[in-house]
Amino acid sequence: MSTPQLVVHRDKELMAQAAAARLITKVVDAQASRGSASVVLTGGRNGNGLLAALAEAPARDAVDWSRIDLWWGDERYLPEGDPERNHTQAREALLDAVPLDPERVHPMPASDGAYGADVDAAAEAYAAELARAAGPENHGAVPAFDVLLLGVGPDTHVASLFPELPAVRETESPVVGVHGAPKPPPTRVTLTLPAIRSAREVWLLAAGEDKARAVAIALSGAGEIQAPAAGAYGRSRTLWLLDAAAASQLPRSLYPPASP
Ligand SMILES: O=C1O[C@H](COP(=O)(O)O)[C@@H](O)[C@H](O)[C@H]1O
Repeated sequence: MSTPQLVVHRDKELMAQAAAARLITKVVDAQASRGSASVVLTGGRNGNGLLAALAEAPARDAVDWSRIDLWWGDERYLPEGDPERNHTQAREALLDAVPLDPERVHPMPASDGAYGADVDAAAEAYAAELARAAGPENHGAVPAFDVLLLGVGPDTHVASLFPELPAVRETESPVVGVHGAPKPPPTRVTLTLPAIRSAREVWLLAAGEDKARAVAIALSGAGEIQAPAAGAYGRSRTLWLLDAAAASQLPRSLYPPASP
């Protein structure tokens, strides 16, 4: 488990731009040292803000987009192309504008696909896809993700791991179906905490005053069942990327030096 590091930016625009620059550097470094990079995308306002900032960054051309594997941390279980799907939103923000290898883009299943209404079967299928991509050198049944992005919800949820729901208690499967999520839509697919923790780096994104309480709770010793964001960490790094509003309720002792 890596100890959380916090970086606080002036506002959400700067946070998105700085996170995008950080991600470009991380991907370029991974491609230089291992030949390719593996990134897990998040949905939500901050995740899409990062992707939109990346689309605008001139340095995006430093990335070899054909040598990147893209996975998702969660998905809203809706028909393909639905505007509320995280995959659709990521395509609009960035993915349609860069020359990805379609074989290396791994969206979670849609509700009008092979598994129909059976979200648990859809989750199993995604777990199988992850297992096929995991090499023997990887820890467990998922590939060694270089960076796993998570937007933090105002209720401390990350991916589709909501407080107290069964998915956040899952210790075996890397992917599960979610029924009855408090945020619409109620049916979702999500990576579990063990899968999230297998990533080399986990970056949690939170901007805006509506996230301030969640950030303070998750970083002040809350349990992961009550505050799922508290249980999200990477093997070598856990980075909380915040704006000043989201950091505003942090205890002074946690507030990083040299912050706005
Ligand atoms: O529904 C979701 O919400 C969270 C957070 O979204 P935000 O808009 O409050 O930033 C996101 O992390 C998750 O991927 C998504 O499915």
